[in-house]
Amino acid sequence: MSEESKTRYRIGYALAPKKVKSFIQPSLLVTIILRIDLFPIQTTKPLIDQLPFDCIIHKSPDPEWRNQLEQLLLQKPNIVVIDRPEAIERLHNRVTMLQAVNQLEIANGFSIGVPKQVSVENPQSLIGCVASSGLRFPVIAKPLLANGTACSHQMSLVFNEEGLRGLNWSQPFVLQEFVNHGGVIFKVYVAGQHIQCVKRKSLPDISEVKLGVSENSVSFSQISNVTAQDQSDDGVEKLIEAAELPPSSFVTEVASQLREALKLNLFNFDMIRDSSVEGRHLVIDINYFPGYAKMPCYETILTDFFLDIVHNKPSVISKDC
Ligand SMILES: O=P(O)(O)O[C@@H]1[C@@H](OP(=O)(O)O)[C@H](OP(=O)(O)O)[C@H](O)[C@H](OP(=O)(O)O)[C@H]1OP(=O)(O)O
Ligand SMILES: Nc1ncnc2c1ncn2[C@@H]1O[C@H](COP(=O)(O)OP(=O)(O)O)[C@@H](O)[C@H]1O
Ligand SMILES: [Mg+2]
Ligand SMILES: [Mg+2]
Repeated sequence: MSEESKTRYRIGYALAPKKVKSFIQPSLLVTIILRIDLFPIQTTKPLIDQLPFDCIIHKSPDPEWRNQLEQLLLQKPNIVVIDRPEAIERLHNRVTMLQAVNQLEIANGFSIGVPKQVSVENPQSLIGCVASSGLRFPVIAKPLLANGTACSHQMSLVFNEEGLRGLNWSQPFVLQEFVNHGGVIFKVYVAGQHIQCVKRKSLPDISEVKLGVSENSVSFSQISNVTAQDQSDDGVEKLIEAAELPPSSFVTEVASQLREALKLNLFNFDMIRDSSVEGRHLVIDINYFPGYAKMPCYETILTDFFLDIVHNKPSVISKDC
């Protein structure tokens, strides 16, 4: 029997309880039910005993999970796991996550890159580090580790050397140049070959005047994690509405090349338009298995993606990471 003519498929998922709640919504189950059954994997029990699955999807904070998965991949190298643990691992570090962006080759008058950034292992070595690394204030201090904890989203916008001195962080972090971009970010969701770009709230632009009179630093966390409809601030809502999305051909090109370079199927990336260089866009963050339910038409997009996987469509990246 060919994979296409098989009527039902089993997909196993290993997700944190919060993720199960946000991702496996009744509206997804209704859409998926005709062809696919979704089964929770018990990360505390041997994975091998819970087979068979046509595919496994996962984002589990359980440290035992990665071991389990690697064992299974050794014993059954042909099992379809979306995505490979070593490919996901690259996104847990804010330096390695952005390395792939510099390999992308985009034509047609647009360009893609990342903001200048430097990694700081030891906060003692901070002073003078901005000037010596060629960075310019303001900068954003971001925890190096992007492992899904609340801490890993805790950031500081630093306006001057005094602000750097006040940082007092004990963990390694990166200092990334803040780039004016009109106060709106583009979040590009990728599920295999399916791509959706949405607009979200961001930090407002900082003028030279504001830089001169501002406080030394400001802390913030998950600024973009509010949809346009939820915005209580009318001005922000209007700003988001007025912002023009980048051309879809450009977004598709960046997303497809990034998917190949990262060898991942399920991720999103945050992209900003550099206000000072025509056509220049910068990727500032890449997240594994993000909050897909906030993406328009998530139910049909994810169902189509799961069907691509179980039908063994070559467009799905599943091996040779
Ligand atoms: O929970 P949500 O829906 O806000 O999704 C979070 C993402 O929001 P987004 O879809 O980009 O708006 C969020 O994206 P940002 O880092 O805020 O850009 C992360 O992907 C987050 O996962 P983690 O904490 O980094 O492991 C995601 O959290 P988890 O659901 O994976 O815990
Ligand atoms: N280099 C930058 N220039 C301007 N704004 C930025 C930059 N980096 C991050 N931001 C803003 O800070 C927010 C959080 O940073 P991000 O790297 O996406 O962290 P997180 O992983 O917590 O989402 C972004 O959504 C954007 O609004
Ligand atoms: Mg982000
Ligand atoms: Mg992130």
